Amino acid sequence: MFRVQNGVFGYEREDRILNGIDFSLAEGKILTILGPNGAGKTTLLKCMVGLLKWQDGRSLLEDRPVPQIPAAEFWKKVSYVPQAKNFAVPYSVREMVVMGRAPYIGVFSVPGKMDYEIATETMASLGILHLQNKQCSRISGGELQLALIARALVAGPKLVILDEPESHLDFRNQLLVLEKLQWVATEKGISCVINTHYPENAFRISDRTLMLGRGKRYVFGETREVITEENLREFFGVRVRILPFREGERDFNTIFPVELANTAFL
Ligand SMILES: Nc1ncnc2c1ncn2[C@@H]1O[C@H](COP(=O)(O)OP(=O)(O)OP(=O)(O)O)[C@@H](O)[C@H]1O
Repeated sequence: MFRVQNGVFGYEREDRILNGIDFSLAEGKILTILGPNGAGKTTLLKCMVGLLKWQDGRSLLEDRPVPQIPAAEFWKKVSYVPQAKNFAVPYSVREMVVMGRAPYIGVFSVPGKMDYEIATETMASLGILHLQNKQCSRISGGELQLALIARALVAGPKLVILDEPESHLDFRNQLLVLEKLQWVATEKGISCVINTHYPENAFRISDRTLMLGRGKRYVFGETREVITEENLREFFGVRVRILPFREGERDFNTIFPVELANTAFL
């Protein structure tokens, strides 16, 4: 449903950060993007949705080149969730969530009954309805992240793109946000692209992973083929052990950092 073909980008023309990026994401699947600080993860998200312009190559949504899709139509199908830490608005959770209906509301109009009903339903499905009258500046980081996800969902998107949704959250809230995102993908059939700093989280919820390194290198594929001891050593400069274990019916992986590794690229 979404793909990037030969994506090339650099803030300075001669100094490219992204080179020849190719990947695709099917409906209802989760893609995580991993990589060290400064590798270009946020830049990739911005290029994907057209906030930055690819210098070569293109993004396609449902087989249509993104620049050819009218903005009003595009933002009904794609929602972008920024990092919660940069997000301080003087609104109640309910007002903030209903703003996600903007692509359906005329420039000179205000949200109607139906918009509020959709917002209420979405907050309830994410378990945050009890917060609806609280100010966004007075809720916890985890609650704010769920409110931002609710705001993204009220437009009824086919693709949600999230920039580090579980950063700055405690252990439990990380799990809560990850489980809600899995629910969004599997129950609602919405595809998700998630920037994360946590390989274990990527292992836990993603179908595909794109690991981005400095110096224009990347690997893309099935998560368990991309998150390997070799790739983590090469891309992050850390020697890790990946330790699989089974709990009930489910398989998990612990990724344990053993020591810094010397690599030519870092
Ligand atoms: N507006 C800009 N103009 C010039 N260079 C930029 C701009 N934004 C980012 N960069 C540079 O591009 C590179 C990639 O930045 P980006 O924010 O995409 O990395 P990232 O992988 O998301 O990093 P982090 O994990 O630290 O959030 C960095 O070297 C950064 O300094």
